[in-house]
Amino acid sequence: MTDFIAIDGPAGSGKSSVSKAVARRLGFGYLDTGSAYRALAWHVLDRGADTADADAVLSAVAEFPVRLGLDPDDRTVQVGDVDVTDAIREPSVSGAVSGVARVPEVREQVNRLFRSLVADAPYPAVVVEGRDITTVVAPDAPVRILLTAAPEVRAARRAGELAGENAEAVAAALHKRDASDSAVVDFLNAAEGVEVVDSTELDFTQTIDAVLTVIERIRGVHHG
Ligand SMILES: Nc1ncnc2c1ncn2[C@@H]1O[C@H](COP(=O)(O)OP(=O)(O)O)[C@@H](O)[C@H]1O
Ligand SMILES: Nc1ccn([C@@H]2O[C@H](COP(=O)(O)OP(=O)(O)O)[C@@H](O)[C@H]2O)c(=O)n1
Repeated sequence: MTDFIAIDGPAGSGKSSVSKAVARRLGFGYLDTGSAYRALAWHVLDRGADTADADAVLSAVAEFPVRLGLDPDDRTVQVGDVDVTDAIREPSVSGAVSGVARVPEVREQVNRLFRSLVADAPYPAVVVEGRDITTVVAPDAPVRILLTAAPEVRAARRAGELAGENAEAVAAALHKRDASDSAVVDFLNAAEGVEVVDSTELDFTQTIDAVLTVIERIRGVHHG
């Protein structure tokens, strides 16, 4: 059985970049669950529908041929034959994604996909990151981590990635998305048994090491 290494946290806390680096280091797979929600939001918008309309979202998810891989060095996401890897990071998709994520049937469908991808994975473990992995998708995972950072630090990191976008607008959009998302699942407080890694005062390498240390302690593997 492939193990889940479950990592949750708010936007810009470092989940994707840190999880990917940890997976590479340990020879594990990597699953970015947010990319499935983003791909669905892209799909709804591509159909000319409104992501705030739950019925439109439900009809889009009924025909949602998403393709996600587990290779930490390949973050390609496809919907049917369309490569949406870059399009799903656009502010228009970020602004719409919370609408699809709050529909319970959507969550159930993508969670089934995540569990089957991990079950069939050609890796001893998969680092799975998102918002509800430690609590809903894999509450029995041997390793469960909440990766946090202060809101202003997260906003600055995300603004640094979106060069050309106005930093204040990026921060406002990120906080708005966190507020909508946290009404659906709680990823700001650690559930019982979940380890907190706060990266506010840590640089990228120190954050990777902090996560590796938690995994090492629980799984007894050593990263040297
Ligand atoms: N501890 C850290 N210190 C500085 N920058 C970081 C740290 N962790 C992540 N980053 C950077 O912050 C940005 C946001 O990280 P990302 O992994 O996309 O977060 P999330 O997936 O939680 O939204 C990326 O550019 C990443 O390289
Ligand atoms: N497990 C998850 C992962 C993402 N999501 C949703 O998907 C969106 C995009 O997630 P993401 O992880 O790509 O976002 P960032 O943290 O990278 O900005 C979030 O804003 C949530 O609305 C979710 O509801 N549950």
